[in-house]
Amino acid sequence: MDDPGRNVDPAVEATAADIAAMDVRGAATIADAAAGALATQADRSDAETPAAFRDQLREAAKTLYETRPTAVSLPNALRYVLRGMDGETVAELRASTIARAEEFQRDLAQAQSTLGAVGSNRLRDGDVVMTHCHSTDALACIEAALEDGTEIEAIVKETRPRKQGHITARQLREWGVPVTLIVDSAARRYLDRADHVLVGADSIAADGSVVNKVGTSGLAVTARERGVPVMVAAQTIKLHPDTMTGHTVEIEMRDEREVLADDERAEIAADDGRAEIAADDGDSTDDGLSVENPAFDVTPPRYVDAIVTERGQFPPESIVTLMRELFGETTGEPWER
Ligand SMILES: O=P(O)(O)OC[C@H]1O[C@H](OP(=O)(O)O)[C@H](O)[C@@H]1O
Repeated sequence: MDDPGRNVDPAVEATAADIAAMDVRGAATIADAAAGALATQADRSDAETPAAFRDQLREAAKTLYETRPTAVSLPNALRYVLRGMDGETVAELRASTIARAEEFQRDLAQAQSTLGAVGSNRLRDGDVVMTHCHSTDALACIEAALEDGTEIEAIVKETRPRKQGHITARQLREWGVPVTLIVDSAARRYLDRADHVLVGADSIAADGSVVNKVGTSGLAVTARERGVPVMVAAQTIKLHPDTMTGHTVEIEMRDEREVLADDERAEIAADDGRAEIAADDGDSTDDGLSVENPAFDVTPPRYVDAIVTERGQFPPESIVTLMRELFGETTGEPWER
């Protein structure tokens, strides 16, 4: 804890850095890591008073919260753990926080396996499933179907720019599922062979909109045109409570170098000489070329056939009922009680 202003354990800083760099990624995995980091903070806290302990945990939560803005599983996890921080002494606070974080991690794993069993009921023997990105919730549905003896094939979208489709393909091959890997722009052509589109979610809004990896909305619209049902696998920790009070979900904009490396940019921007002029000005970014890299997009509920959760399957328009039941009407920042 070198920085007295921050007062956060280095292990928490390291987890936050891993989430920001996407070395730890995927909404459920991020939530699990964040809960684990709060437990570590509690375990290693050098606070001498209950107030100092609570401050440290809130600071740790803020550090983790500031990493990525779109997956609501992160603030939902932080809020859940901090609400379990209870006791009159530092020792009691420490024990309750660690127990709450461990409970959260257990429930998360259990929810995913329950969700998988629900989702697997939608899959029939011989079905072909098209996937986008890498979602552990979506894969849980396939895993449960395979465990029931259902044969599944997969068409896996590569998912530019970070190619999380490769992670999906590797997992499916480990399970013995035949995989056809395609570039994202080939999706419409291959939907003719698909029986389902199966994706995960980073956040689900109160109106049933699904916020997921960029490219999901285009895929869903095309799937509707082709008559292929779209199934979203999302534990209830992906439900975004703030959207019940009119807030929108922030879409993360990531570094343009994920799309265009510096050497590629130099080749494109060199032509009209503006890059050199800009370089002379000392402003290397003013080369007349802008790159945008949104990590997520929003799929309207009318393109989604079912949201599969550990509480059962829902039409997207009715998800708000579940959201109210689980979160009530209002929430604050994760570190507010
Ligand atoms: O929680 P699970 O289902 O594992 O993943 C949910 C979603 O998280 C991922 O985001 P990123 O790769 O972290 O940007 C994808 O968008 C994926 O659909």
